[in-house]
Amino acid sequence: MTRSILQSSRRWMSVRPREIGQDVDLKDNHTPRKKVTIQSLREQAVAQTPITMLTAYDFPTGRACESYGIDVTLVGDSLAQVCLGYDSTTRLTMDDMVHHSRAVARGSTSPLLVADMPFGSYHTNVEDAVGNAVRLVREGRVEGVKLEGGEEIVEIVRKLTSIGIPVMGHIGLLPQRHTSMSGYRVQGKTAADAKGILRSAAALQGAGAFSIVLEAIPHALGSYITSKLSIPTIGIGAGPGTSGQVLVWDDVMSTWSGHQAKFVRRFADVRSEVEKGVMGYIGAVRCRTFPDTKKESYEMDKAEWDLFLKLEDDKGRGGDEPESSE
Ligand SMILES: Nc1nc(=O)c2c([nH]1)NC[C@@H]1CN(c3ccc(C(=O)N[C@@H](CCC(=O)O)C(=O)O)cc3)CN21
Ligand SMILES: CC(C)C(=O)C(=O)O
Repeated sequence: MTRSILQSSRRWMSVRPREIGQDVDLKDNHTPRKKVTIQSLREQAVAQTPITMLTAYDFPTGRACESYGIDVTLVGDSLAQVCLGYDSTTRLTMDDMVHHSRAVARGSTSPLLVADMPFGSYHTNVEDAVGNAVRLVREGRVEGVKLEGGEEIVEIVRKLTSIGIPVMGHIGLLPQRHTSMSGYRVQGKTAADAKGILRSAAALQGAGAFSIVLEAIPHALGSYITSKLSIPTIGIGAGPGTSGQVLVWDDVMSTWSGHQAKFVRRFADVRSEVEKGVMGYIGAVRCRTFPDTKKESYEMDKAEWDLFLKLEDDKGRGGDEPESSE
């Protein structure tokens, strides 16, 4: 395929035909989507059509990524903070991740579905990493896994990719190591650190990673690493020169009320809509404008109602049906 064909067909360019029986929600009124694959992502990167990745944590958010054309849906371990109320992603368990991945998977067909391997689930040894990644694929129904780290996890990445589990790398700022890194800080700001991150990127690509997330690094370094790799890079706080971008759902929707990183842009204000909904409901119940008798309540035939009242009346005058014995 030539570059110009890839560019003109934009995101509808996956080479894989639409699968028979693919779940298409006609009500959404969108063009049926082709399955996003590792190959189509690579073609997208070559054509310089930006890859869109967004996190999802449950069925409705997974469904929205599906419906509106997200390329890669990530069940990120930010799940821990934005969805489950833990104070760090290091609290997340395999069971938490499997449970939420399954829910997202029920609403997801076309986007490539990737889950984060939770902190501790791939560090003990290669066997544990394989077992946990297999669990995410088999029980969590995801198509690939994302692992934080550089050269120190290359052996694990090589093993997972060799047995057919697609791996997405994640370098730069590593939220699972926020304590040892003394907080959530921009990485690769010195020449030596930048070299280390580039080395990690090359090592991960060499080990078979199909893509790498670059988090919170200078934009020049994001562009440079992208130009040196043959696999797509996905940036979050890595500037506009990566092959694609990823953000956390709750940052995009303004439903996250905690700290906001510099790289976040809020694209919708769902929080104010939620406030409107909850406050409106409370107000209407309290002043009895909800529910409306005609529009939001049920009718009974007049004859049946009269009969009911007559039966009640008969009972009151000593009929044979006793009241409850209590
Ligand atoms: N809501 C949310 N969004 C995220 O992007 C996110 C999570 N949660 N939870 C897991 C990790 C944590 N992440 C974070 C958290 C904080 C910064 C942050 O505040 N960084 C500073 C850098 C300051 C500097 O070193 O100069 C910033 O101000 O952007 C970055 C990434 C990314 N992930
Ligand atoms: C921020 C993205 C890349 C992530 O890893 C997460 O959501 O946990």
